[in-house]
Amino acid sequence: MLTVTVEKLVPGGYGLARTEEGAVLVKGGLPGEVVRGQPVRRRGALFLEGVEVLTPRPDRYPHPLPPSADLPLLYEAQLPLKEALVAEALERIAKLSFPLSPIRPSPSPLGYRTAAQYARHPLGGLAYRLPESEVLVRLEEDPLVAEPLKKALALLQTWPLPVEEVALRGSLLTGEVLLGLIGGSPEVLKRPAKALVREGFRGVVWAEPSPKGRFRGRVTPLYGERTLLERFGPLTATVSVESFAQVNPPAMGALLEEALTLVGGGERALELYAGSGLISLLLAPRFREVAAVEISKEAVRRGEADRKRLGVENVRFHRGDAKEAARLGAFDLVVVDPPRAGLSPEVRAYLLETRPRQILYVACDPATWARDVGALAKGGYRLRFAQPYDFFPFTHHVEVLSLLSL
Ligand SMILES: C[S@@+](CC[C@H](N)C(=O)[O-])C[C@H]1O[C@@H](n2cnc3c(N)ncnc32)[C@H](O)[C@@H]1O
Repeated sequence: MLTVTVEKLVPGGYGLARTEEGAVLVKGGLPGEVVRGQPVRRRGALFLEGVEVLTPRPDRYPHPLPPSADLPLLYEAQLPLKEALVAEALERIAKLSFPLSPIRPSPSPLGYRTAAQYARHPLGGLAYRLPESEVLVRLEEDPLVAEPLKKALALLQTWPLPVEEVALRGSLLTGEVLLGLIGGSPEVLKRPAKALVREGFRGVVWAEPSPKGRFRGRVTPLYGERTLLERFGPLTATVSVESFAQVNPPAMGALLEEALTLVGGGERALELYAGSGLISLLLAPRFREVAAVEISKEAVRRGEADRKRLGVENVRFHRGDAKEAARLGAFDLVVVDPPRAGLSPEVRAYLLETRPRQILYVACDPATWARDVGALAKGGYRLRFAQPYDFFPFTHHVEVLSLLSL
């Protein structure tokens, strides 16, 4: 057993402590806490497992939270840790010293999530799956989910559905909820789906479990609607249970409003990793043409539906891989909002070759963001603005809104 003092929070949500054998990564210990656990070497790094906190921080959050909540501190204490995570990634990885704008807190620290997934417990009801494990913990309630999901959860707890997992997507705008049933048989689930829509769900889809991820296999609508309308600050857009949409719409709305103050206008704008193209639709009045590239068919379908509903004529969706952006030529502004892996080498090369005047980079992983910002800075771009946003209170996750220009 090893006893250490956690020094700081690092990307991935680990606490970092130093020992004579080098740095050790701790899950479950917060900066300032003395913890004890079993040191294990994995993938070339030292981890502490089976962690027991010997001296808890006085500002630890005193109420129950789901296992995914790896930052269980009073809300105000979470924000400086997240800010430091972004500042340090920029210094250590991008080798840039830049004054970050102060972190924007989430409009609601609790009850903010409009999407969630749970496993079915074999003894009935719903359960959390412990991170990186198969262990299930019975779900009593989830204080992180928004009001429409709370009601849906209470209802689902009492339904003996023959599935592996359920996924929920709610709307704060309409109060409605969509349900995804993962696993089991779509034929058997048709009747319960109809009954669940009668009980108040707006629609139910079935998805085949896939090793590639949720909703990456076959998806079949069972009953009711497939999308809901949600508000993201200046825009209303469709969301579904099957493809990506931000889970904290008011926080995303604040980011979108700020993003619009950062970018100019011009002839051509491109959004890569566009989802349903929220930013493209907002940029449409400022550019002659806007191209939005997204890999998910379902997200592109929603984007097209939103474009038509909003009467936007100059946004074109391209379903495909961002790494093929070179086919679309050069743009005045390129917006990127990639998954945690950050930009692919091809996208970095594309940006450095075609040299858009402005790059708006929305990031959900500070480490890969810093890597990409460092590469763009070496290629002649300057970081002009960077602000962390808290979309995920009580977790280590942090978004960054940033602008680079030549
Ligand atoms: C963080 S989300 C951002 C979506 C959008 N900006 C929003 O806020 O709703 C990343 C998006 O990138 C898409 N994506 C992932 N890999 C991609 C790739 N190689 N090429 C294009 N899109 C990709 C995902 O399907 C997802 O919609």
